[in-house]
Amino acid sequence: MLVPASTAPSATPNMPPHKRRKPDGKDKAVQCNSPEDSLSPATNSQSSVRSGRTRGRKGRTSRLRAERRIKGLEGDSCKVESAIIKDQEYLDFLAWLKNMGCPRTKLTLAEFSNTGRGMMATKNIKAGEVIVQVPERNLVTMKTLQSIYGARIARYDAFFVSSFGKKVNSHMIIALHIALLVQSPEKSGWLPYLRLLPKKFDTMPVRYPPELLELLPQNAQAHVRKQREKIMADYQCTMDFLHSNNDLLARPLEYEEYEWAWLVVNTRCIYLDAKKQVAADNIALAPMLDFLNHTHDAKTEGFFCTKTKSYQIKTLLPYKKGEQVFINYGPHDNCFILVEYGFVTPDNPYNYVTVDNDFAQLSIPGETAVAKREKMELLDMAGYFNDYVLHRNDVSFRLLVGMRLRLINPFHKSSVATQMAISQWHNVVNGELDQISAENEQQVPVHLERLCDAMLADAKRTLAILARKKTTFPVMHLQQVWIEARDIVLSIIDKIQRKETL
Ligand SMILES: C[S@@+](CC[C@H](N)C(=O)[O-])C[C@H]1O[C@@H](n2cnc3c(N)ncnc32)[C@H](O)[C@@H]1O
Repeated sequence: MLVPASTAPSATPNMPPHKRRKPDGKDKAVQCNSPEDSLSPATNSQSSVRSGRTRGRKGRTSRLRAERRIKGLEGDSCKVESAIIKDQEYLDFLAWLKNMGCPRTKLTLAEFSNTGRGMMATKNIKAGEVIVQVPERNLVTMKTLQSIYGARIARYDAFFVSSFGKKVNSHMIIALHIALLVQSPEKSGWLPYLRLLPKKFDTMPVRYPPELLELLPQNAQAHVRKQREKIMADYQCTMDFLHSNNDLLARPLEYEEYEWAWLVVNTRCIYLDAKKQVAADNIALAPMLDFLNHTHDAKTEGFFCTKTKSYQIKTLLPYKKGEQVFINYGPHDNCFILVEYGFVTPDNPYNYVTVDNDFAQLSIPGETAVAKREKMELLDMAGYFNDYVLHRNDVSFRLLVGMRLRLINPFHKSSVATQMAISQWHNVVNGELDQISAENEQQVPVHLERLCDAMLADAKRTLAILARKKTTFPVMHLQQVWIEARDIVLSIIDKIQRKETL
């Protein structure tokens, strides 16, 4: 879901300064002829890897340069290229919007070399201006769908509440609605919008082939598994619903069709109330607004205006004519953005590395298997099991908590000395004590560095595998997240070696 709220600190729209090339390696701005062409959400990383053919056998300088490009760090001299999209499909969409009562905007659809298709300012836009207004009748929400499907949804909702104790989720119903519109596009009245929707979602990890999926960081793999389970569960419920509402279908609804519609909702819907980030009755598909791309430093406000009866986005930053206008989907790291939206952004300040597996696998001298299991149980009971992360400049408190406990050795739960150490550990966790013991505290950075070394080896191994793969957008996205992970780990190792406070 997109959260067009003002979350970002900086006042500069993100215009990463270099080119993307299409996967065929052609070095020119991409002309968008069809939604399929425009579908490949790209980071500015993409050109370089294409053209740079980043391989292990390249020299160090060339490899580092390619990596700098992947991360969006290279070449302030390289301008973002853009091409306005004015094909018949877009003109039909504009006519459709006008018909639906959408006011004209200072935005037009364009293809950008750094992000793929997005919205360009056709005139200068001042800070505080409303950039998009979507009339209520053009929003696809649970409320509007109730007026279309009425009693059908109410009946199913009642069945759902009685069977599962919860209401039908709006993500599932909006996805079904989109899938039904696509089955009979001419009849739907929404054809001009439907024609502009992405044709496929191949850059979404949930669509990755297994050999790429296993190259995602562990936490992202878990995120994808949950997403897949959710899509499958929603498909099952949808099939249940259709069982008694078969007349809605023009043909049987295949899983792939439903998955596509579900991903349309996932990547394009907004929360009407950004403070209430739960889907129930709070999400909406808002044609036109959903062509705005994300950057972490966009500052916007999204709200429903009761006077104009429309959902509006106000930018708090100015834009110059010709620039891409962005919204901010929320304060997310690149792994999250990749799994939820299928792209990554350069210089994302929210990036972090999860080291749960490395923590579990870390061997501590003198720690028996029984002691390790008991410590994990203790961590679980205290609410500190897993979610151990490294940021660029620090490690999470949870990881320090876990490491201090792991470093209580010898550890015999029945012994008085161990019980005393555990009680001191609790006091450190609660902030009543600074350390369990001087020795325990000294050991923390030593073993954190060992953990970082393991993570670093993981990152290097995965990058080496990726460097041997054919360059595609998913491969480049994976390269970027692993380079970022590696660099975060390196910066923590550096801090440890400089004996800085973590
Ligand atoms: C709400 S849509 C935005 C419009 C979309 N680019 C289009 O052409 O229809 C969200 C999708 O846009 C793409 N996207 C958004 N922000 C992006 C960015 N900064 N870089 C690359 N792709 C981006 C991703 O594919 C994402 O799933």
